[in-house]
Amino acid sequence: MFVKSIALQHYRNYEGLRLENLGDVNLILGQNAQGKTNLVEALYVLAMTKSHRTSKDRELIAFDAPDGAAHISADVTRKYGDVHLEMTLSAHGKKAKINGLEQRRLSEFVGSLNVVMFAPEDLEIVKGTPGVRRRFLDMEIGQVQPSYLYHLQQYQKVLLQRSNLLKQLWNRDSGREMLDIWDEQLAAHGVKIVRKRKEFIKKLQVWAESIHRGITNGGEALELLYVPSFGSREEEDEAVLLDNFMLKLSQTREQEIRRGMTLTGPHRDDLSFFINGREASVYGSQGQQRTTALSLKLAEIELIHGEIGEYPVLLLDDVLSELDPYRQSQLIETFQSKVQTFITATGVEGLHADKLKGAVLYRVRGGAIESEASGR
Ligand SMILES: Nc1ncnc2c1ncn2[C@@H]1O[C@H](COP(=O)(O)OP(=O)(O)OP(=O)(O)O)[C@@H](O)[C@H]1O
Repeated sequence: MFVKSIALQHYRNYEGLRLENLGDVNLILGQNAQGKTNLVEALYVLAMTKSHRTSKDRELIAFDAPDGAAHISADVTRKYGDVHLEMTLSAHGKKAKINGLEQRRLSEFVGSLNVVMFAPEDLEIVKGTPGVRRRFLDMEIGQVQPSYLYHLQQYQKVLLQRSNLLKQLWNRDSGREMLDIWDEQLAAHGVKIVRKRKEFIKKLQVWAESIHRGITNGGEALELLYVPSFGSREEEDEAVLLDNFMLKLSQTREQEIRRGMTLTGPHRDDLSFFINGREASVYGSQGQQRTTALSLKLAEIELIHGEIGEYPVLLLDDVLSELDPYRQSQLIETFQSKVQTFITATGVEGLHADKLKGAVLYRVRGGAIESEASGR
């Protein structure tokens, strides 16, 4: 897919911006704090309906937005035709339109534009907390499978109700029958989530393993493993998963009531990465962890292509100049000629100059952008 144009209004430090004739490779250059990340973030928000760096939508609205709202829109060419996507963020929530038609649910809008973002904070997917990895799984599966988002939302609702009930039950006996009802609903949505996550990881593993071998000249075998809070790692049969989940809930019920929280389910699961059989978060060097994150992102590009039949848009925020020349060329070769790419950097130093020939160059200063044809 290809983003032909993008327009922002009162988004972060952009009062108003319209970029037409975007290129296959778009190089966004500017000094610190000028609005480079804000621009690629806006594309990410249009794709995912959420920012990659904050969960607070109000931060995305310009401080002085007159109507208290931020607007993002883009014209996107997809294999089935062109679409005009619009998103409005305000204190009242988010609204999204496809070709002028407002979508009833945001989950139906997700997937209209597909992106893969690679940013410095992605290192946290490898070495950060399980919550970061769960978010990675949820965002990435959600953008290719809308039904995943549905189950996730339902699961979170039930989880909240169930946890509230658990807190009330520690000093009273009545109401336990209600817990049985929540258990069933929790497990029904929970197993769908776990099954889809396992499926996703299996597919991602195939790509990530071979990409990682390529980047490390065959020296490193990367393995992705799902770490479930119930049942076995490999189990994918829904009926068996359901039995496993219900069994674990019954076994831990007293403990859950004592602690007032749900201890089993996809909200407690994790994903781990192994390099040559050793856990990357524990034994991996900073460089190995960075390469693992890069392999994952490149694998995602291929996985999305496999799922939807077209390549997503790649957003490289401040990461290209961080990579050594070999990894840079691996990355550039992956996207060249098939993946539209947006690259942000403070300058051209450290960038693989000849590989970026033909890129459209944008200079960002204080929320304003000038474009120039690149001679690089
Ligand atoms: N809601 C907002 N309203 C107005 N300006 C904002 C808002 N949120 C952030 N900004 C401004 O956006 C600027 C930061 O932009 P951005 O994060 O895109 O920087 P950048 O060009 O990527 O810089 P760096 O190279 O340091 O990463 C800051 O000047 C910040 O004050």
